[in-house]
Amino acid sequence: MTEKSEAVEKSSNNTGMIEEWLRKHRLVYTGATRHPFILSVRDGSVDLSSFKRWLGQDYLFVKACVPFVASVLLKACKESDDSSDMEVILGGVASINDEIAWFMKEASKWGVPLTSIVPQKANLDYCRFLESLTRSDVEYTVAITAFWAIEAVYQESFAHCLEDGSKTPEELKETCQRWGNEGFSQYCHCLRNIANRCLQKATDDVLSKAEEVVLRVLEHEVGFWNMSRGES
Ligand SMILES: Cc1ncc(CNC=O)c(N)n1
Repeated sequence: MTEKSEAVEKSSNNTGMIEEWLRKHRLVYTGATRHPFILSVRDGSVDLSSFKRWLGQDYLFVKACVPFVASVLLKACKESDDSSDMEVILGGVASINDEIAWFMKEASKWGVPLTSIVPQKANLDYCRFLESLTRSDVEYTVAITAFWAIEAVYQESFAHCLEDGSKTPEELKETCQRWGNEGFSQYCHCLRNIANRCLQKATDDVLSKAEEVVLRVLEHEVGFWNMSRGES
């Protein structure tokens, strides 16, 4: 078995803390991954002005993710006992780098002027939350769990728009592919695997902080979709 398929394989056991939380908070999770914005992409009824608003705001969000992901990488260097975490997180850095370039290309395709976008409240709130997680007193376990949740919501949401029976408009399929593709799904599984391993060794105090952070991420994701629909 190759190293990569082994990492994917390891993550397929369904007994970790993350799976337990997903069961416990199923409705909240579904609220973030099956939001009306995503359902409207999936059934083709999405309002293009909403899509463009999402595109511009998400470009700003992804740029704000860079220091957060860098802080997760730094914590992994200092606190992780498994050197393969670094490879997975570096993969995340690479994917954010590609995303920023993709947003610029996509924005020009849709005529969205990226230089004049003003971040809206839900976006600012989410970015401020990310910034709070970069602090050095936030444990690696808490930060990597948040990172998993952030990536998993996009993966699950956009993959849903590509499933059989979806009526996603042709011109939006590339966007859905960006986060809905198999490689991104495997990367999210690797993040979940890392988070589960850390959570297994965590104290009750860190466990409750990590659970709280997952719920906050899900709330911010719902706020972000709402904002994209022009509802905030
Ligand atoms: C609001 C939001 N949440 C998660 C992601 C996916 N992670 C990085 O790209 C994203 N682009 N935007």
